[in-house]
Amino acid sequence: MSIKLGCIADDFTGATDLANNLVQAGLRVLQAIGVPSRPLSTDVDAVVIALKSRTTPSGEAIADSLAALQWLQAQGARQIYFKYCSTFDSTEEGNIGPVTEALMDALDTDFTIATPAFPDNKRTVFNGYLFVGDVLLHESGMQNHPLTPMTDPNLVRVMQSQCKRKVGLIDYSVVRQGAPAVQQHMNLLRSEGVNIAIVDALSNQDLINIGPALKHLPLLTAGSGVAIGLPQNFGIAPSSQASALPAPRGARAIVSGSCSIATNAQVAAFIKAGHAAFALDPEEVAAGSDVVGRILAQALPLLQNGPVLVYSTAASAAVKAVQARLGVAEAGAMTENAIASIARGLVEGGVGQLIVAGGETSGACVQALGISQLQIGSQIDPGVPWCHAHTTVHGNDSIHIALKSGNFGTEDFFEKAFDAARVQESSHA
Ligand SMILES: Nc1ncnc2c1ncn2[C@@H]1O[C@H](COP(=O)(O)OP(=O)(O)O)[C@@H](O)[C@H]1O
Ligand SMILES: O=C(O)[C@@H](O)C(=O)COP(=O)(O)O
Repeated sequence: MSIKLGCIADDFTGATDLANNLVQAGLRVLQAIGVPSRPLSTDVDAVVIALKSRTTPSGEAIADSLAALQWLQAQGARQIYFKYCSTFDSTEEGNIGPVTEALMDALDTDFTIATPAFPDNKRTVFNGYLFVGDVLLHESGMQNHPLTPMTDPNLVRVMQSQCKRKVGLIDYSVVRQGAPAVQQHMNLLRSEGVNIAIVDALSNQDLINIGPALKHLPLLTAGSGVAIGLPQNFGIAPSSQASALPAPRGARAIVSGSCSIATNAQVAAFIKAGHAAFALDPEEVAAGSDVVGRILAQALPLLQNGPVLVYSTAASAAVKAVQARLGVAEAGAMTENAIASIARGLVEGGVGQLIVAGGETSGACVQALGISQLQIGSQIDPGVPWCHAHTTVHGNDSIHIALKSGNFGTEDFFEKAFDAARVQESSHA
């Protein structure tokens, strides 16, 4: 069994986002949580390995990514895709640059591209500047991200600050001419000693147009958008046929550790609609009180009445105050662990349809639930599909789970997601 595309994603929501785009583009995809311990036993076109390497020390991120690469190569992957965030989330150290360069070394390649463009979610790149909706990255709210504040929208500058190799640009005047011009420009950049090129893209059509120019690159680095231009290179025709998941069952819950503007609005809308909701205060967790036990004791009896939300989601001023008192990494890890324990407790208590909001938060929750693989189902909003997974939770060994990236989804995302699951439930009845 040999795969066409081997993908390494730096977080778990990002991995389902990429898997979703590949499925939409017609590929058969398996999503693994961490590097699988065994060779592949299903016939698929692509494997996406989800790592939790976006904010770890770069040495750790490199080691994890190289282990993923080795496994993907052993499964015959013809091309490697390093997936990072469409808002280019990185710490000062990286990890986008250091991981890209380690993969280039391991693959012995002197050229790759870098583009987070994801037009379906309004992430576009023009003259190397990243826009989120109508504004530049550093005005989009991402400047206040709890772990990866993004203060510079110029991707050539950001990537160069993380890389030893020379970073250049394939700008829109080239991209709009299509694959042959992109190919020619890559050769020009190569001859000028550039090894990594940021690529402009404003629309899905741009990404589809540049696809053929990427065919022979051993390594691609990108958000999930570039995926839509790749199936043609493997002789696969686009088909938006996601595989049918088993019928959803069990109670419904949401856990949210994302503090993005989008998630804040989604949490507020869900509470306003009158659903049960419990706020988790990181400072209470830090003070040693049994916040997890208390919230579970209050939330579990309410599940029979409808979906329940548990959230640490807060506005940026509140997050900064907590971080000032507890430390950035400590506040993050402590909150993630508490939410992950709550997710496990909810699933033990009968939740079979779980939404997790936040990338790092999803990593912690998926690990706490003992999930090792995800089957990708239909898309709820761009970048977020329902998935099905086996868990190690006693009494609830399989669940439906949606990993919502912080900035994705409309304001009514939570209700919309459960409505979509309800439609699936009735179509199985
Ligand atoms: N109230 C809070 N105060 C401080 N940190 C928080 C709070 N709520 C969540 N966090 C942390 O903020 C980070 C949010 O990151 P993540 O889950 O990746 O969300 P997003 O997808 O929006 O980036 C996590 O580490 C989470 O534990
Ligand atoms: O590319 C994206 O924007 C997402 O797939 C992603 O990686 C989001 O990360 P979080 O915002 O941390 O969930």
